[in-house]
Amino acid sequence: MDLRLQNVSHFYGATEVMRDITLDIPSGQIVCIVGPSGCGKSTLLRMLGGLERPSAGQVLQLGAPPADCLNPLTYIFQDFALLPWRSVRGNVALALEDHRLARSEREAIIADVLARTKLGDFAEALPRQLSGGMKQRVAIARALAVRPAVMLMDEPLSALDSQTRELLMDDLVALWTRQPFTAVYVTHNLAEAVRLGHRIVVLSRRPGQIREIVKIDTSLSARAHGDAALEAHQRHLWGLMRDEAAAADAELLDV
Ligand SMILES: Nc1ncnc2c1ncn2[C@@H]1O[C@H](COP(=O)(O)OP(=O)(O)OP(=O)(O)O)[C@@H](O)[C@H]1O
Repeated sequence: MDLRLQNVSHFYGATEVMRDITLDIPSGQIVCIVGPSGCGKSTLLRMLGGLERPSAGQVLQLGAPPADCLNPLTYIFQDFALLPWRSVRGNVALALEDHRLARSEREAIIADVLARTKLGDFAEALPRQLSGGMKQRVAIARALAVRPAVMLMDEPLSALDSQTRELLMDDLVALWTRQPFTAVYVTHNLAEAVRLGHRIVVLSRRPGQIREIVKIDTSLSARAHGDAALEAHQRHLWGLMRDEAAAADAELLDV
């Protein structure tokens, strides 16, 4: 299943936050969205997830989700959103509770996603016993459990320290390489975007418009930290964003 935004514009009251965005999210790719603060990245994600309706234009789901998909669109948030009184297994199981599954099938899904996120040995741990990186891996496991057509990821690594971020990027690359998934990945961090994005959509400051879509053909598994070609992409992205980010920053200070 692909997603498409077609000529989407959006207002909050009199404030125009997004203007005429047309964008395809092809199945099996990670599409990163970058842009200055307040340009509408999270709003765009909410529209793709059906949580918000655009003032104009359409959000389309093209094709059917995979046959075994339990929930076509699922979110991963910056703050993990785990239930503190439930174990790792319990948090993952939560995503499956609304679905009619045989106990054995449910257990097989939980075992599979815990193994894929390297959490098999921590199934009975509580969130407070886990590091930030492990908590986010639980959130990723919970998202994968419903076999989504598209994962909507809103700055999933930005609450983590830089070393943990590096490790989780490696984990996401390994997950995708083993079994490609489709994701829209909002981030402020251009290093994350060039490491994880098959395409990187650069938005202008508010009202957010598409300035450029940067395509990176190098396979995810061949991209390494400090790679010269990736750094060149990153410099290009920063060149596109620098003035807009400065202007957006000044605008916030004026409020
Ligand atoms: N529910 C809402 N009601 C009114 N204004 C809103 C609402 N949600 C967001 N906004 C405003 O819309 C604009 C876009 O917000 P959004 O959170 O989508 O931007 P963003 O690019 O994700 O920002 P950031 O990078 O700071 O997270 C901002 O100016 C924000 O203040």
